[in-house]
Amino acid sequence: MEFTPRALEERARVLKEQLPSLPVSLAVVAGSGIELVLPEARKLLELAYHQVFPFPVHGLIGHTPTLSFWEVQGRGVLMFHGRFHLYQGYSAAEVAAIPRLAGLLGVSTYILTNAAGALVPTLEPGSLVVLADHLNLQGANPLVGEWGRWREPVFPDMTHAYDPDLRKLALELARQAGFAVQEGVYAGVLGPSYETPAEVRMLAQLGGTVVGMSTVQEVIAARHMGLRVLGLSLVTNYAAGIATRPLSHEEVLEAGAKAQGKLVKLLSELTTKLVAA
Ligand SMILES: O=P(O)(O)O[C@H]1O[C@H](CO)[C@@H](O)[C@H]1O
Ligand SMILES: Nc1nc2[nH]cnc2c(=O)[nH]1
Repeated sequence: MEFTPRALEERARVLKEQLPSLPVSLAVVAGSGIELVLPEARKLLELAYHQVFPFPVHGLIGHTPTLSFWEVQGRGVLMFHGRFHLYQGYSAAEVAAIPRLAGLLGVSTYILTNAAGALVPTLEPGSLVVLADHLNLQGANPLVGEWGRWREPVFPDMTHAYDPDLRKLALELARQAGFAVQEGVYAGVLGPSYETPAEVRMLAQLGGTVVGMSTVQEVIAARHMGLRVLGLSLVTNYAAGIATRPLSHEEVLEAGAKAQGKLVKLLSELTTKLVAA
């Protein structure tokens, strides 16, 4: 059955009745190998993705696909543990379901994290990149067809896709914590094969800083919903040709798990600041 805006709206209505009755302001999405928690907050609820999304959920590698609900200073924070990728066979509309659902549940700020490969040799694995922009090289857009007509604007502006104030705040907090961090451009490719070395050189020449197979569809849909977006890439590896050994998803998951403490700390501080604002 086709996944329609009506189906998502109906699911959001049902979820609103199930979720604790706190105003939600923030949603966070965890990337590959990244287990996110909010150490200073209370987790009030956890739902499996098949209870959350009105389409069949299958095979999310490196994720326990759940939505958790946290209380921070009397407000709700949604955490999506796992995302949908085009290369898994999900449609662009399904990939974009996370930010759209978050928006329907009342969220105004959407923070996404991802595991990504470094396109430049100066960006070491383990470091963080605050996304300033992206290249959508996935040959898809979540606004094609009826989802684009679902709400205004039909032609969303993407000049400030990644919110300038949130970028500044994230950079400041990461630097204060002593993390290696810089701003960069996310090159979003389809996957699931990793790049060839020639493709990595091309992506770097196009202006990419990191490369991954997610993020761009979500960001387009989030902006269409009017959400403020912050994107954080955890560099898990050097991209092909810069790396001295072959790439594997296991390595990505391992590196994600090793460095996730940084994201947990940064997100915890960001959440406290944003919820209080
Ligand atoms: O972007 P996330 O979901 O963090 O995952 C990244 O890691 C996987 C490849 O190892 C791809 O899915 C890529 O996009
Ligand atoms: N496409 C792509 N996705 C990734 N996710 C984590 N590392 C990589 C990478 O090197 N390339």
